[in-house]
Amino acid sequence: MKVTVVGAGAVGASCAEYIAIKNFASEVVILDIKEGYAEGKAMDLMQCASLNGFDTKITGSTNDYSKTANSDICVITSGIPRKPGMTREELIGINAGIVKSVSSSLVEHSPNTIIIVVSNPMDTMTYLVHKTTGLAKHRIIGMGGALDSARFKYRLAEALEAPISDVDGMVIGGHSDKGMVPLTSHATRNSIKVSEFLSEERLNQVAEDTKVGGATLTKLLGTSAWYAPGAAVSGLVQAIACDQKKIFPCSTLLNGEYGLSDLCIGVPVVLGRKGIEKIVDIPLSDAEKEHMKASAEGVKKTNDLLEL
Ligand SMILES: NC(=O)c1ccc[n+]([C@@H]2O[C@H](COP(=O)([O-])OP(=O)(O)OC[C@H]3O[C@@H](n4cnc5c(N)ncnc54)[C@H](O)[C@@H]3O)[C@@H](O)[C@H]2O)c1
Ligand SMILES: O=C(O)C[C@H](O)C(=O)O
Repeated sequence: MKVTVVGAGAVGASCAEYIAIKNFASEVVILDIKEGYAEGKAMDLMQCASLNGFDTKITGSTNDYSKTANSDICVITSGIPRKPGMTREELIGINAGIVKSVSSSLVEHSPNTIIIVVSNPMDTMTYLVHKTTGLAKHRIIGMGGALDSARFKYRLAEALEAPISDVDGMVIGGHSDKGMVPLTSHATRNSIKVSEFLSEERLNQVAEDTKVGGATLTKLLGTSAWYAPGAAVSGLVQAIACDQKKIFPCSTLLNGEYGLSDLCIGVPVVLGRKGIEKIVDIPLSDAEKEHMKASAEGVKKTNDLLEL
């Protein structure tokens, strides 16, 4: 199993580290445009191998895509992150050009790959990868919902004063401050609906804190987060590599599902060796349906800014 990670920055390096530590991939190639940077990160990570007990071979490349040839999975993290006070959508001007050229170079060398898009604004970048590469739709996956759901569970556990392992919940919709749809009606504590434990007001607060999870961290860190994003990407990569058939909310091209078409947005999907093996339709409350519709309108507005 060969995995390429484009972008050796905060998220790319964290994701490569988690993939290596989980020890399911034979090879990880990290590629960056900055001279020597990916090689340096790869060497530093390889020097963790004996300490952390993994055998994954990690190599770095300065923009040489021949080293990525025949990758089973490619992760795109290249692009600029936001600064405090910015929205993810404001990154489109720079990141669209980067994602476009990176995705075509990847597919040129790995025509049968599965691509996981991380660069922001993620839903629009995932749509752009469809338009650029023409890969089958089940091979292009946007990562946002897995991270947002982890943040939702963190906030739920905090409100419930419960261990995170006791809590389950999912966030669908666009990966943006306003577009996320935390499914509070489906969230549970050990199979009991969380509404049994929390007032509507407290649940609304959990949802609002979840939606601004990325912005909260960006304000604290001065740039956007990387540990949980890296862990979330490694979870998707592992589900594909190990054919786990796990359900994650991922951004995928919709064709009528959830009443939406011609956009990529987060919905629950089954991930296995073929990539997105099924889009799972779940019943939404009227309020959640309304939020999903508004979220889709927001994503489409950002897609309209693309020069296709
Ligand atoms: N989808 C998500 O949930 C999620 C989570 C976190 C971050 N992000 C996004 O991921 C992106 C990366 O964030 P980061 O914190 O790692 O940023 P970073 O600045 O630490 O790293 C980005 C790296 O991309 C490289 N790069 C730029 N152009 C390139 C090109 N053409 N080819 C190869 N490499 C190139 C840079 O040299 C840099 O090393 C941002 O757009 C950020 O908003 C998304
Ligand atoms: O918040 C950001 O800009 C980065 C990422 O999308 C996140 O949610 O951490």
